[in-house]
Amino acid sequence: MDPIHLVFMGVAGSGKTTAAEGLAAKLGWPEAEADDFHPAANIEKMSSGHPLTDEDRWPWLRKLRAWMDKNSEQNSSTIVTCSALKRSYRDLLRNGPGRVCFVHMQAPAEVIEERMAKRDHFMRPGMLGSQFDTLEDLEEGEDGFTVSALGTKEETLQAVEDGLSERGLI
Ligand SMILES: Nc1ncnc2c1ncn2[C@@H]1O[C@H](COP(=O)(O)OP(=O)(O)O)[C@@H](O)[C@H]1O
Ligand SMILES: O=C(O)[C@H](O)[C@@H](O)[C@H](O)[C@H](O)COP(=O)(O)O
Repeated sequence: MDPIHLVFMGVAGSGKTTAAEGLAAKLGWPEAEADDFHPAANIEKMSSGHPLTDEDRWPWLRKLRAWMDKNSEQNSSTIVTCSALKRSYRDLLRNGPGRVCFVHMQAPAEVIEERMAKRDHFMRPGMLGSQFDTLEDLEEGEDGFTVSALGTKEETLQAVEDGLSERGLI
């Protein structure tokens, strides 16, 4: 079987990392956190409250896709955490060997804002507006599905697993 790359997408604070880590612990697939692929300049920009532009994002996304390619070459499936807010960003991540399935983590802005306020992260709640403005939901024909991250972490992980097993991916 072709390797599968499961990409947890969604706005900052939507629960991507939490669900991805939970799933990686169960499946044992290598995991990449897109935050770790940013150059220092991007982190500084976001930390100072400025959203990234497409120009900031392209090299970052290409680097992440290169990591997926390397794993595909070794026939290794992966779990990736990346906001992948626009269709064009997802098209870039999809463009390579292996199946790429997106899991869109969704919750209302108020819930995410509250969760973000409690965590220590360079993306402060003030960035959420621009994240939602940029977000383009999964479109018809894109490989992927949406999961509500409104429940507990356990319920959310279960919903992810159900979605993946319905699609024969795990
Ligand atoms: N289902 C959930 N219920 C409650 N809190 C959650 C849930 N999922 C994530 N969180 C919390 O919300 C915050 C953001 O989650 P995180 O996984 O870091 O999101 P992202 O990777 O999308 O930025 C973290 O503090 C995390 O512990
Ligand atoms: O998990 C998160 O909190 C987000 O992913 C956050 O780290 C940020 O959104 C991206 O790293 C930057 O890229 P975008 O501005 O495209 O989300």
